[in-house]
Formats: sequence, C-alpha cells, structure tokens
Amino acid sequence: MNNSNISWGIAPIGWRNDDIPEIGAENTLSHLLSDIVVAGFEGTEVGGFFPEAEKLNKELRLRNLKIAGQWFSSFIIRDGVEKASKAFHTHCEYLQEVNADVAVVSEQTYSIQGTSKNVFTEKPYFTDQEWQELCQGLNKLGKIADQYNLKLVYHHHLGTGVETLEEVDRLLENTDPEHVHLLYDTGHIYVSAGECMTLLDKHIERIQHVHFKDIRQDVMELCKAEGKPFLQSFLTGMFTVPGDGCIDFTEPYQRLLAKDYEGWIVIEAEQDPSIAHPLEYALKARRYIDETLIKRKVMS
Ligand SMILES: O=C1C[C@@H](O)[C@H](O)[C@@H](O)C1=O
Ligand SMILES: [Co+2]
Repeated sequence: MNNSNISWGIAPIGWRNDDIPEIGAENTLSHLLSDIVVAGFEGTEVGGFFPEAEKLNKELRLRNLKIAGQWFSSFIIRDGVEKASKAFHTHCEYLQEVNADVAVVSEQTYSIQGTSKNVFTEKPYFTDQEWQELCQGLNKLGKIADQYNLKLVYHHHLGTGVETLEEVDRLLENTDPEHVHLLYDTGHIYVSAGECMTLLDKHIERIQHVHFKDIRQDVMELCKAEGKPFLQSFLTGMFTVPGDGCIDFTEPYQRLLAKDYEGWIVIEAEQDPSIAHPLEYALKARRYIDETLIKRKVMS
C-alpha cells in the first residue's frame, strides 16, 4: 500500500469547459497552470484550448507540471473504425509530444451529452451489431495507443451508450485487456448507479486512470426531478470537488491503495467558474486529499 505510486492532478474543466467553450473563456492557459501549482497538484489533462505541443511543454516545464492525458470523442459506430483510427493517430501523436500517459476515449455516437435531452432517462442504447463494432474498434485504437507509449482508457459517461454498470461490464468483457483499459469516474457512475464501489471492485484490474468527481446529492435529485440535460445539470451544480459532496472518497482511495494502483487520480469537477471560483475549489480538493485521504498535516 503506497501513496507514492499515485500522481494527483486536476482537470482544466473547473476553469474552462470544452462542452461549453464560452464559460470561463477569460481563464488563460498561464492562469490555469499557475493555479494548479498554487493548489499543489502535479499535473493536469489537456483542454480543448491548449496550444501546440512545443508551447505547452515550455509552460509545463516552467512550472514543473505534467500532462496525464486528454479526452478523445470516438465515433467508431457512426463513422467506422478507419476514420476513427486516423483521428486517433493525430490525437496520440500530440499526446506523445507532451509526454502524456493515457488517451481517454469515449464513444460519442448517439451521445446526448451536448443536447437538450433528459440525461437521466433518455440515454442511447447500442444494438448487438453496434456493440461488436465498438469493441473491435476499441481493440484497434488500443493498439494504436500502444504504438505511442500511451494507454487507451475508456471513459464511461452519462448520456452515452456506455454509462451503466452492465454496459461497462459488456465493454470490458468484449475488449482485449492488453490494449483497452478503464477510466474509473466516480461522479458518472454515482449518478448512473447510485454508488461508486461496485464498478471499482469488479474492474479494479482494468483501471488505469481515475477521475475523482463528487456529487451534490440534493442538486442531483433536483436535476433528476426536473429532467435536466447533462450540461444544465452541471451548470446547476450537480458536480463538485471531493470533500464538498456526498461521496466518501476514503473508500475508493483505500481500495485503490490496497490494489497498489499506480497512475493518476485527477480531480475533475465541472461547475460554472463564475459561481464556483476555480482556485478556491482546487484548494478545497487539495485540503481534503491531504487531510482526509493521505492524512498529511497541512499548515494553515
Ligand atoms: O472526463 C470528462 C470529460 C468531459 O468532457 C465530460 O463531459 C466530463 O463529465 C468528464 O467526466
Ligand atoms: Co471524467
């Protein structure tokens, strides 16, 4: 059991959001990266507004920060694996240049993530044929990621065809463990399944990347009752940083330690930055990690 094999990061999503680029648009790359240093994190994930690799590397070097990975919206079912592979090669090339560890993949065919549909009741479902195309396609993308020294980690996500526990089971059963790994996102599985330990216990061997996202239970229930879409739900404050919501992260953290998890745990809490001050929330998360998870004394 060793915390030193874990790198703690925080995602840009509290400052700028790729799903709604207008919010937080005033937050520059320098501002974001410097806030991450102030809050005491080791790295971050690439956001849609990040510059070319050379420029980014310089900004990272100046602050001794690292890149964990970057989100990739795959459309294997909609466009076929050849087209998805081409786009994925470009994605991985960039990630290799910025010395990342993982490529985060989420199949977005039929996704309602950016639509006005009720995210709690209107998610899409894949047919048997589509499941086969997806799993075979992911095996291919996983081999591409390996060529760039990256791990493909699949992100289960609300409002997509791979959201529920059963869907994650199906994806993992039908993909090659050598090439396709899992990203465990506490927030997404909590909203979908009502808790976040079953997925972790069942699939801990496949998990190679982690997002710690907390939930405000009362806001989630309100959003559910009103049938809100995904984007409206996060703007209303459904997600927050660990220590500020209803998930007790000591459980997943201890389970990961017990299994000698090696890799990143990235704090990822999309909120409206004009309501939830990004640095304030980053500091809040860091304090919770230090005082409750790692139990390291913090000077106040
Ligand atoms: O990892 C993530 C990336 C975002 O684009 C997504 O919407 C968010 O909820 C998430 O978990
Ligand atoms: Co996530």
